[in-house]
Amino acid sequence: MSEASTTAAVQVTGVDKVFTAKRKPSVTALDSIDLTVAPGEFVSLIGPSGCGKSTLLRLIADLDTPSAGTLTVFGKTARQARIDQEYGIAFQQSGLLPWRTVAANIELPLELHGVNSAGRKKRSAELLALVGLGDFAESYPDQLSGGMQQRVAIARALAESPRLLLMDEPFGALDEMTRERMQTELVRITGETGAAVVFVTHSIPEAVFLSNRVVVMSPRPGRIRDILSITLPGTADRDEHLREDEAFFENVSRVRELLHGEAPVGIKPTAARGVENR
Ligand SMILES: Nc1ncnc2c1ncn2[C@@H]1O[C@H](COP(=O)(O)OP(=O)(O)OP(=O)(O)O)[C@@H](O)[C@H]1O
Repeated sequence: MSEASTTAAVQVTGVDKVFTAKRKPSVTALDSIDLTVAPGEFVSLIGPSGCGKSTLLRLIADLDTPSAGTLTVFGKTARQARIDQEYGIAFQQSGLLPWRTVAANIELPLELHGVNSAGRKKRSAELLALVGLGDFAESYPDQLSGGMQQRVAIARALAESPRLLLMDEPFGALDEMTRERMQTELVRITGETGAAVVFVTHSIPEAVFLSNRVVVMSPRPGRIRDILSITLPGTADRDEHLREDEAFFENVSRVRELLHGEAPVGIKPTAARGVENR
């Protein structure tokens, strides 16, 4: 393998995923997926429900294994990358432990890997400042709003300074205003940490606002229909004003056209396939 290919944050080559179960037809969730994510790059996966977005993310996270093809994270097998803590994960449900304080939740991965108490406290204080929750270290998750809980989950995912974040609709359960604020924060946080991100979403504007590239997938079997480079300022330079910018709307239209490209005339694909179209 060449040096260049081993340095990709994520390299997916010819990956298939077929689910089989007794007395049921097999499901080809992913078919011939090729995708390279560069270090520091923000890549979103978008597509209709059931096209395999979460499955692809789970394969990268080593929560499941491909039926065919190869998958590496910073040049390592997905399993080795998991063992080496190469990535942090955040899902739609924050997954915080209700009986632990905010700081103790963030410190959990560090605790599990033997970091001493002083080191853990220092790191959780840094992360709480990063996500704007410096005053909430001793609060419990149920004392926080959904957006704040999600910020804690992101802080926890960043605890061990991963070079890669894997995020599956982390803002999906939030109201629209909070969601937009969280997107702006995530752009800032990833700018500061330099982490690459693979981000699953149903929202076209969210994918455009956050990403360097948007991967548009099609269902049954799940394939990559197209990969679109977003023609906007670098992600670190994006702020609220961008949402009103003509260039932003142009990019949203480009993704929408790709996503709905194969829709039969007269049928509203958004309603049929559960893809947001805001
Ligand atoms: N453990 C499993 N066993 C059997 N089939 C599965 C399993 N996990 C996923 N699938 C099937 O694989 C396909 C892709 O599912 P996946 O959850 O990856 O889609 P998705 O694009 O993330 O969908 P959504 O947007 O609704 O979350 C679907 O047809 C789903 O039913």
